[in-house]
Amino acid sequence: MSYLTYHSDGFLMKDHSGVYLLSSALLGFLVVLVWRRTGEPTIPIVNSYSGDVTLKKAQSRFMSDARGLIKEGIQKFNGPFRIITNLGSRVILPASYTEWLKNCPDLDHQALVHDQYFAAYPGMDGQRVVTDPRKILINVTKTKLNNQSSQCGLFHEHLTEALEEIWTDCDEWHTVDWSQHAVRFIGRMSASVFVGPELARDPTWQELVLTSSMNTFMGIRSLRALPAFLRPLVHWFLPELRKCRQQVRLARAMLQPIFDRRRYGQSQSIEPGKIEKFEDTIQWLEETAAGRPYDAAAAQIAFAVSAMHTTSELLKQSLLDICMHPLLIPVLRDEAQKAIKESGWTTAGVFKMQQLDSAVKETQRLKPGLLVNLERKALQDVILPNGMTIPRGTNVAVDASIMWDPAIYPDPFYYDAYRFLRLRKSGNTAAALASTSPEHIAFGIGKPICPGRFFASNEVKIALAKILLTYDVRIPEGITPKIVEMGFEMLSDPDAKLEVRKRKD
Ligand code: HEM
Repeated sequence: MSYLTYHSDGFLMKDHSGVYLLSSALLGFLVVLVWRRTGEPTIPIVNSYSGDVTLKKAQSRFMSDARGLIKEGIQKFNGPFRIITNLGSRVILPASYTEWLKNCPDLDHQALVHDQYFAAYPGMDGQRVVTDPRKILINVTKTKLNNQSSQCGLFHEHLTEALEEIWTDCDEWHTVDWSQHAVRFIGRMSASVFVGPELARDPTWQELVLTSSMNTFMGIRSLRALPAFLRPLVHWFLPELRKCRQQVRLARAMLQPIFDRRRYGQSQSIEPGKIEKFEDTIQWLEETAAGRPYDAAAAQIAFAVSAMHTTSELLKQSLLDICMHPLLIPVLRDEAQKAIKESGWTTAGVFKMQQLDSAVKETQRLKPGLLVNLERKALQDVILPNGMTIPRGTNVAVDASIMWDPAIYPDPFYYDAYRFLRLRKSGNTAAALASTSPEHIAFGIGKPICPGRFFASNEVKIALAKILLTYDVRIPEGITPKIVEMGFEMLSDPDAKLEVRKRKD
């Protein structure tokens, strides 16, 4: 808009002030809009570098030194700050916000998983099931999986078979690929409950379970490496995503005959009471869905992805820590032997292994899966406890370094396998492995707290007790396993080897 006006110097000129006024207002509006969308001006960035227009430097520092960035952010800003990651910017909240976050209804875990783990993409069907608002899989995990009495017996039976196959009866010291084998042991034990003994023993299914979680994580990493605008097209051509789509098809093909057999068996039963009952997630998903449509194959991929990487990482690192403190081994053996003698390979038996519980929790404290946890997405604009606002759509996470805070854990970087046992004996109810607290958030906290934590704890404890009772185990001389950090991820040594020999009875 412009209009003619008579200027004081006598010339008739065009007056553009309205245009300027309107443009400024529009610009201001856009600035506010962008600010509201990203929260950028209000929350400081720790890895912002002048001239780093493409954010390459910021992302490279994030990938190589996220721990250093978090430390720097805490020291510099003494409150929330942002880190530019390879997937946009992430607001890091101080640990003192944990209780507040737990009770904030507008910060959601599932929305974050849906976006950051690409649940909408074909091949990522497992993530779609985990983030399904009907929560069929989550309810199965909470109500059925955690109440299964035969679980520990099944874990033990399948691990025994896997150990015989993979580590054999050889009573001479020999080197094993611990990094690979821990994943296989967890895959086999988990499958015994997820899909029942028949499929758990099937080598094709075992391979599918192992590769599906690996391919999914590789697929997520390769999608993250792409600029957002390319993802909707390029995902079709990424080899990792192609593998993910293939594995969903394979899972479907392998589960179908089982469904057919079970349904046929039920339709043939004349007496309803005589219907064969199966104690696995195939059955429980069917019961919990109660006629609602759901994707049974994707649900199995979801179980594998949720359980495999996280649990095998915990098993891997726990045994490495135990081997690095060999005086612990006879103590843990004695405890396990006594517990099994009294209660067998049952939940009660595993509960009695409290020294082992403490050792595993200490490993998890020193090496949780991530340097930050409690990842949430803001469903609305949210006012933080310090008065700052984060706009709708912002992704947040809580700094996990409270787990290494000397005020809470004296000598925090020292592996003290007795630490949580002492706390437990002093009446601290959060000191058990499957418990969480604002000071130990490896299994999360609040509504989305990991529903598989009891399952994972039993599994890891049984694996460690069985291995220690059956084998002598040591780290090859001259080798110190290293923890690898990549972005927020903390991974146990991917090349970890062990030397083992079957113990004489
Ligand atoms: C050591 C092993 C495991 C670790 C460290 C772990 C850790 C976590 C964490 C940190 C969360 C998010 C919690 C939050 O943000 O507050 C989570 C959620 C979840 N976990 Fe686990 N997990 C493990 C094993 C398992 C297993 C074995 C299963 C399944 C049997 C499982 C199923 C799930 C599911 C379904 C969710 C999503 C819950 C929701 O969105 O409400 N996890 N886990």
